[in-house]
Formats: sequence, structure tokens, C-alpha cells
Amino acid sequence: MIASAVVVAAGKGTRMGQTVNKVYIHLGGKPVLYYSLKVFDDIDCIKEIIVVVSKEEMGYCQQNVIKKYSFKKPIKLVEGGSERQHSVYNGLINTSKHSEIVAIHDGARPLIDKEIVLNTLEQAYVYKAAAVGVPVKDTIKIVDEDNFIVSTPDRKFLWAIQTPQVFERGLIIDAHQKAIKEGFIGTDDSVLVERLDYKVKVVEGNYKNIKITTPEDLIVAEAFLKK
Ligand SMILES: Nc1ccn([C@@H]2O[C@H](COP(=O)(O)OP(=O)(O)OP(=O)(O)O)[C@@H](O)[C@H]2O)c(=O)n1
Ligand SMILES: C[C@](O)(CO)[C@H](O)COP(=O)(O)O
Repeated sequence: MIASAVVVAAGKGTRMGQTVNKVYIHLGGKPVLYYSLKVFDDIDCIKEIIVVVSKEEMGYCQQNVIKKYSFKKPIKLVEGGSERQHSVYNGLINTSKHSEIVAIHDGARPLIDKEIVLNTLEQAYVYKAAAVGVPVKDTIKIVDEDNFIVSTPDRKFLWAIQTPQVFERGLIIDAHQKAIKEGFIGTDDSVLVERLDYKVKVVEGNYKNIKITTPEDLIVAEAFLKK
């Protein structure tokens, strides 16, 4: 299998409320983004890593992450967009045409395990589309605009979806292009493939693979790293 990784890091980290983008905050002495890249750098079938960063942070990322930690794989920095979906698309179109498979990962998920990435790559090779997820632990409610509960979906069918999400390269580019054409913005990449009527396989991950979003996530992530 020949694969590329697209790691998106061009967000603003608004919910973190710090002046520095959350992907550059240090955990265990290294930036969050370092850990999110390292796992892909250590996987043989991944031949390149595309890191999507904001225009203003390109120099910073190059200097303080890419050069500083000398990764083994070729790493290309490309510019992000206003929404995560735009950033992913820009990453995708910059992947090598020789790649059959592309793994898309949030730069803000530094605690992903290599084994889970490998499982997801394998499942995507078989099914063309696979996403990491975990069964939800809470009871989920659908509510109306006034916060009244409308319904309670059966929890046994509910999974919280994370990244990486891994796809056949042509399929995920087509899915993004259809979304662009129709003005659809999704909160992950899987939904764009679902819209093409493709079945996406969910690969069971773990609860450790949190997305660093709000300040308390840093405490949790630091604790996991110490373990
Ligand atoms: N325009 C965007 C928005 C998000 N992301 C990336 O997508 C991942 C998940 O997004 P999220 O947690 O929402 O990050 P932010 O957009 O940075 O956070 P916030 O919504 O709090 O501003 C992050 O790695 C983020 O850098 C991106 O590359 N481009
Ligand atoms: C892609 C994602 O990480 C899957 O859980 C998530 O949907 C990103 O959402 P965000 O609104 O960009 O945090």
C-alpha cells in the first residue's frame, strides 16, 4: 500500500482561548503537533506527510516543529482555509498522485496510537473508507431549538467519530469536490463520502484519542503522556 497522511493544523484554537494556536502548545516538552505527526512518520506505508497550516504560521511551524524534530518522511507544508474542510481539501490536492490511500488526521489529536492507525489503513484498503471511533458512553438526546428533548437514539448504534479517517485517494477527492459544488460543509470527512452513498467502516479506537479543544483537555493529555 502506498499512502499519504494529511494532518490539519490550520485552525485558530478559539475554544482554547490562548494566544498561541493549540497545536503549538507544549505537552511533555514537545508541541502537540509533533506527536500528531510522529505516529505517521513511524508507519512504513506512509510515504509523505502534508501538514496544513495557516499562512501566518507557516514559518513558525517550519522552524519550531518540522526542522526542530527532523522527521524521516518528506513533509510538505500547505496553506489552510477558513473551515477545516477547506484545509483538508487543500491538503488532499497536494498529495502525490501515486498514493492509493490518504489518512486525514487532526493536528490537535496527539494521543493517537500507531496500532489504531495501522488498523484503519488496512480497513480503508479493503473498504475504501474507514474512520476511527469509540462507542458513546453517555445517553445522547436530540433536542429542539428550545432545548426540549425530541428523541433518544438507541445508544448501541451511536459512536463518537475521531480521526484518522482514511480513504482511497480518488474517492475522498471526489467527495470533497461534490461538497464544494453543492456548498456543503461537514464536520468531518466521512460525511462527504457518506453523501456519495459509500459505506464507511468504523474502526474501534480508544477514549484516549481526544481532540485538544478546551483548556482541561491539556491536563488530560499531559496525564496520558506521563503514563
Ligand atoms: N480552518 C481550519 C479549522 C481547523 N483546522 C484543524 O482541524 C482540527 C480540528 O479542528 P478544531 O478542534 O475545531 O480546531 P480549531 O478550529 O483550531 O479550534 P476552534 O474551533 O476552537 O477555533 C485542528 O487540528 C485544526 O487545526 C484546520 O486545519 N483548518
Ligand atoms: C473531524 C473531527 O475531529 C471528528 O470528530 C471533528 O468533527 C472536528 O470537529 P471540529 O468542529 O473541527 O472540532
